[in-house]
Parts: sequence; C-alpha cells; structure tokens
Amino acid sequence: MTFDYDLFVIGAGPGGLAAAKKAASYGARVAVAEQEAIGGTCVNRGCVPKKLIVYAADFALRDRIVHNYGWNQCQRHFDWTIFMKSVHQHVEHINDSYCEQLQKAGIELIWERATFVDAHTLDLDGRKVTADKVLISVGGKPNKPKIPGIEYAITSREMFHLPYLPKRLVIIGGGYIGTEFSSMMHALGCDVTAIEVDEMILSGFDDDVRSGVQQSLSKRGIRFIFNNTVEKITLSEDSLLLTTTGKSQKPIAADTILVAIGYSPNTKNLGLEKAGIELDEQGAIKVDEYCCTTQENIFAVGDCINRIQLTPTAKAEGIAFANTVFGNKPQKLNYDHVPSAVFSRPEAASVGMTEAKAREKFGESVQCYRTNFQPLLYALTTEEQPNMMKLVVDSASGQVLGAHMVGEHAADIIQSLGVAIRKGITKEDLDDTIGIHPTIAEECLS
Ligand SMILES: Cc1cc2nc3c(=O)[nH]c(=O)nc-3n(C[C@H](O)[C@H](O)[C@H](O)COP(=O)(O)OP(=O)(O)OC[C@H]3O[C@@H](n4cnc5c(N)ncnc54)[C@H](O)[C@@H]3O)c2cc1C
Ligand SMILES: NC(=O)c1ccc[n+]([C@@H]2O[C@H](COP(=O)([O-])OP(=O)(O)OC[C@H]3O[C@@H](n4cnc5c(N)ncnc54)[C@H](O)[C@@H]3O)[C@@H](O)[C@H]2O)c1
Repeated sequence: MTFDYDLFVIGAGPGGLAAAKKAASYGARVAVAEQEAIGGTCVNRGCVPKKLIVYAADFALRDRIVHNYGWNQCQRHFDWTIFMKSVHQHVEHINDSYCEQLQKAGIELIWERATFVDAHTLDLDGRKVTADKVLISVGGKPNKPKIPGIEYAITSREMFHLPYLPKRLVIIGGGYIGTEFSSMMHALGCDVTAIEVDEMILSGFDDDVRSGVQQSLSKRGIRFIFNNTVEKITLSEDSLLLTTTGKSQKPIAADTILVAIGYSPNTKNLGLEKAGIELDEQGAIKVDEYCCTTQENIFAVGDCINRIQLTPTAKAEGIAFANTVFGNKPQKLNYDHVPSAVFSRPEAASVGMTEAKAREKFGESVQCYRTNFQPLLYALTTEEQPNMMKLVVDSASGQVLGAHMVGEHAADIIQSLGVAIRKGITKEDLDDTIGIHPTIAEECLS
C-alpha cells in the first residue's frame, strides 16, 4: 500500500518538531499538523515567555541592592503591557524561524487539528491523509479542581495574556508553575499568596531544596498556606474571594487566581480508539520503551505519555523515536539522570536521587555533603541570601548519586554536574577537580 507520507506528526511542540526534523534528515516524507502555534507549550505559553518574565523580575530584585554597589537609586516604573508586547514579538520571531526550518527540511506544515480515522488515516477538518507511521505529540493541558467558581480562575496559559499586573494574586498549587510565578510576580510588585495541598512546596524535590526555596520566598514576603486547598471561589463587588479548607473562615481576596495543580495528557477527542491506541489510568498514551503505542505503526512522545513533563525530555524522546524507526538505530531513553530546575529566586535545580530516595535504595551507605553559603554578590549588602549545595553519595562506591542546589546559577551548575554524574563520577573525582575562583560552582568541589 502507498501512503501520502512516511511519517505524520500530530502536534508541533518540542517533541513533534524534534522527531519530524530527525526523521526528515533520514529521508522520510514528513508532515506535521498543528492546531494552534508552532513550538507548542514551551515556546508559546511555557518555558520561553516564562523565562523572559523571570529576567524582567530579576531587574526588580537587583534594584534592591544596586545602591550598595554605588549606584544612585532613581525612580523607575515597570510597564507590564510594554514588556509583554516585546515578549510576544520574540515568540512570533521564534514561530517564524521554526516555520522556515521546517520548510528548509522539506517538512509539510498543516495548520489543522488532526484526529484518527484509523491506524493509517487522519482527518484534517474533513480532508483525509494517510501515513505509514504516525507520531502523537499532542502535549498536555492544565488540570483544574472541580469546585464552584473555578471559571473565575485562570491557568498559566492566560497569565501570558494578562492585560495588567494584578495587585493581589492567589496561586493554587506550589509546584513548578506555582513557585516560579509566586517568585516573579511578587518581584514585579504583586501581593502573592500560594495555597498548597502538601506540607511544603515543590514535591518530588530533595527536602533541603524544598525548604531552602520556601524559606527564602517566605522571607521575601510571599504568603504560603500549606495542607490546604480551595473549596469555592465567589465574585464580590471588587474582588474574587477564595474559601479554603483550612480552619480560617475568612476568605482570601484576589484580583487574579492562577490554578497550577499539574498537567494532564491532552488525549481527549483524538479518535485514539479508532486506531487501537490504549490509555493508562491517568489518560496518558501507553507506550513501550521505544515509545511505540499499543498499535505497532503509531508512536507517542512528550507530555502526552506523562513520563517527565519537560521540554528536553520531549525532544530526546522525539529524536530517539526517529533514530529507532527511520535511522535504523534502535534507541531507548535512560531517564535516570534528567536534571531539572525551578526558575524562582532563589533558583533551584536537581539531578539524580534525592537523599530520601537514595536512603530507600542504599540505606546506611548514603552520605550527604551539604554546604550553605552566602554568595559574594551579597557581601556588600545587608540581604541574607543563603545558598545551598548538596551531594548525595554512596559511601561504599564513592559514586555521586544526586546533586541538589538552591541559589544563583543553580540550573547551569547542575546541568554541568549532570553530565559528570551520568558518567558515574565519584566524590573523590570532584574533590580532585580544581575549580574556578571566585565562583559559586566551586562550592561543589570541596
Ligand atoms: C508555564 C510553563 C512553564 C514551563 N517551563 C518549563 C521549563 O522552564 N523547562 C522545561 O523543560 N519545561 C517547561 N515546561 C514544560 C514544557 O513546556 C513541556 O514539557 C513541553 O512543551 C512538552 O512538549 P510536547 O511536545 O510534549 O507538547 P507541547 O509543547 O504541549 O506541544 C503539543 C502541541 O500539539 C498541538 N496539538 C494538540 N492536539 C493536536 C491535534 N489534535 N492536532 C494538531 N495539533 C495538536 C498543540 O497545539 C501543541 O502545539 C513548562 C510548562 C508550562 C506550562
Ligand atoms: N522549570 C520547569 O522545568 C517547569 C516550569 C513549569 C512547569 N513545568 C512542567 O509543567 C508541569 C505542570 O506544572 P504544575 O506546577 O502545574 O504541576 P506540579 O505537578 O509541578 O505541581 C502541582 C502542585 O499542585 C499541588 N496541588 C495539587 N492539587 C492541589 C489542590 N487541589 N490544591 C492545592 N494544591 C494542589 C501539588 O501538591 C503540587 O505541589 C510540571 O510537572 C513540570 O513538568 C516545568
């Protein structure tokens, strides 16, 4: 049987784009369908615009200490509308350059929502196309609690389109998104309250990272309410009112409510059942170690398979899929040492095992090396900015099992350490390494 395409990709996010480009480089005839904006969540409503807001917020935080460095303090005003216009212009620039890249690679980009007719046929708003292989890379969508008044709350998607900076922001959820938005929106001048159902923010991270970030954010004036969630939201004359499950009967007033309680695979209404594709209990597409679904010619990568919801993982899965299926180089991903960072201030980053996970596996043999220090930047100021670096080591072999950091440049430092840890570096290797002085990274060497 002949098909219109060798590969049809549904969704032009990081996973789909990486797979499409790699497959085309092996000579495959590739088409990509995108229903919204090229680049997916990452470029349009995630990593990229988020990091630009982090930078905008950094100017405000630096402004607090510049006088210690001899700079006159002068009155400055932050204009959210002008700033967000620049952010959207940059995002459009990336969109255009991605379209150009696809064109150069001979990949057809189809601006339609794609759904399955059968395992080899897709429907594009009434037009049918066929493909030998199909890759599903449709990403995820934000969860919302089923509570009265939830229609008054927004998700991170709408945060990038706020017409103004809210005075009072309440965030439901203290995970990646809740923590990052708490930090940056507070720095830009919002009064921020975060409500988290767990006893601490950033579940899944090492406890020293969780408490380090939490204490610093609390000290900056961000209010956290733990072991709590929201029961209902009502609209009063001049604000939104949140009633929580806690003992306090007094509702919390807000101008904007951001819900950030996790992401779910975006697998509804795709016609997956017509193609024989099964989902797991969380609604994620079931795949094997080669990202193959329960239908042998259909594969899935990225947030819709719900392994690790990060851009580099989606990209790596897309490339591994293309190497396996079109490059004749079967490739399974090793998810053991995927680093990740939280771009709050202070920043946090981790790679490998947390202390708790390491103790579960290696017991008494686990030894931790933790250092707390004040970065030189703050030496001339009265601000306390405790940074933390922690190595989790198996003392029997000397192998470093995990590295965790809170503080300036944490993401970049952990990224480099991740390479070494993945290659099985020992504590002794680190101690033998001569550092660069004066830096923050040198703190992990002794
Ligand atoms: C606020 C926020 C901040 C983030 N920050 C970071 C960060 O700093 N670092 C990091 O690593 N990760 C971050 N992430 C996570 C990251 O954005 C995702 O893990 C990543 O985008 C997943 O890539 P993907 O290709 O699986 O899906 P997506 O990027 O979601 O792309 C899926 C695409 O498929 C399209 N689509 C869906 N259904 C169809 C259909 N039927 N037909 C056609 N097209 C369809 C969608 O429109 C979308 O463009 C962040 C996420 C959010 C929400
Ligand atoms: N820097 C980054 O790499 C980055 C940044 C943002 C998002 N992301 C990705 O996007 C995904 C989604 O982010 P997220 O922050 O929405 O999810 P998350 O899983 O990181 O955090 C959700 C938080 O909400 C809490 N929660 C759940 N239900 C609640 C409720 N009813 N009331 C109060 N709290 C509740 C959870 O305990 C958890 O702490 C992340 O898992 C991450 O993979 C990554």
